[in-house]
Amino acid sequence: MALQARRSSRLASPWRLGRRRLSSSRHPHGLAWARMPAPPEPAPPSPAQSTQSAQLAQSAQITPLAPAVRPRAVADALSALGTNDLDGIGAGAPVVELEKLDLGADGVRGAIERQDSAAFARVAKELGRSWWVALEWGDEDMSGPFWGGSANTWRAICEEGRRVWPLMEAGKLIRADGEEVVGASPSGKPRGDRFVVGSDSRLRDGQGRPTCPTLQALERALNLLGDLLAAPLANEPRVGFKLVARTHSLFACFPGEGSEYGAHFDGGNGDPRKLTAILYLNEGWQPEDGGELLMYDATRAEGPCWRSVMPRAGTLVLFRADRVLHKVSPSYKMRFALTMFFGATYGNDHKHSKQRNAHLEKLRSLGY
Ligand SMILES: O=C(O)CCC(=O)C(=O)O
Ligand SMILES: [Fe+2]
Repeated sequence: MALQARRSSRLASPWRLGRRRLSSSRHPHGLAWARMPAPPEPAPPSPAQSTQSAQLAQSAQITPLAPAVRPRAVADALSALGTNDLDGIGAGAPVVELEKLDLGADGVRGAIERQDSAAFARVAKELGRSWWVALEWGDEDMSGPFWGGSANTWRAICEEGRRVWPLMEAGKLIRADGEEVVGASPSGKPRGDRFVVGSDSRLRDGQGRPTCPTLQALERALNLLGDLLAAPLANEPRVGFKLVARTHSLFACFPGEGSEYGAHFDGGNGDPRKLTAILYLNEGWQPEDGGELLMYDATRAEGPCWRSVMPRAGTLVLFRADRVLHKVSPSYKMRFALTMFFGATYGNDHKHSKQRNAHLEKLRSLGY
């Protein structure tokens, strides 16, 4: 089933990205949404599982929700934050490095190859608990027939990145007032990344063969990651949404010289993105190179903080696109990443809107 943008009321959010285009299933960056294969039927709940989780697993099969169900309160809370406030949120809050969830020596890549449902259930659980998770990719040799990539994945992908840099374009946002902003964050702060979409025909030769084989192999890996996460996410009581669509990959680069991206949400308020996956590709990245992903955590017991992730080769981060306010700190070296966005339908929108409202209330109580 194709992802449908929900047609809902008069939302005036700074993060709404061109509802008109989304409803015709186009992403404002020009990304097409691709249908995902139906995930395997979720395993029947064991007797030990609660009735609630059984209900969720069942309701996650029923899609899409009627537009009328969309919680107005969430939209109102988001709108109230205002465009210019976003980069003021969390000023002075400490930065706390996000620890990785250990999936074992062969990492995410091994879990994909083994179709390790227990590993993906752990990832889904972590996403239910804290809305983000960082993982280690594992072995970088992807030269075998399964992936058709390179032996030195990180070196090869950055070489491909430097080669296709001239094809990369500045990111666009369509603001709530309808204005298209190129190379700017929602607050107006400069947005320094450029990207090319993995499916771009300019990344193929005259015979249709990919000219960036490492990029293609990693895009395939992210596709599979989404397929394998769909059922565990639908079954995880604190997530309960079902991935139904994905974008092509965005091969993105911050060229250095202090390029950054201000605070924003990837999804929500008419933008159907629910989950963001970013694989970082940079070998030997050092703290002084900057370019950290910073995710705002308003719910930490000791007080709000920014959870940080360094864009080191083989670090994969997943986060809830419509809930996690995030930004990229100024980057002083060329910084490559491969990003994929997933759309989903909720089986239990009402419950989650309450959680999300609590998060936003916290932001507002901090004066934003
Ligand atoms: O590259 C990153 O760390 C994040 C980029 C980002 O936030 C985005 O593309 O929406
Ligand atoms: Fe983002």
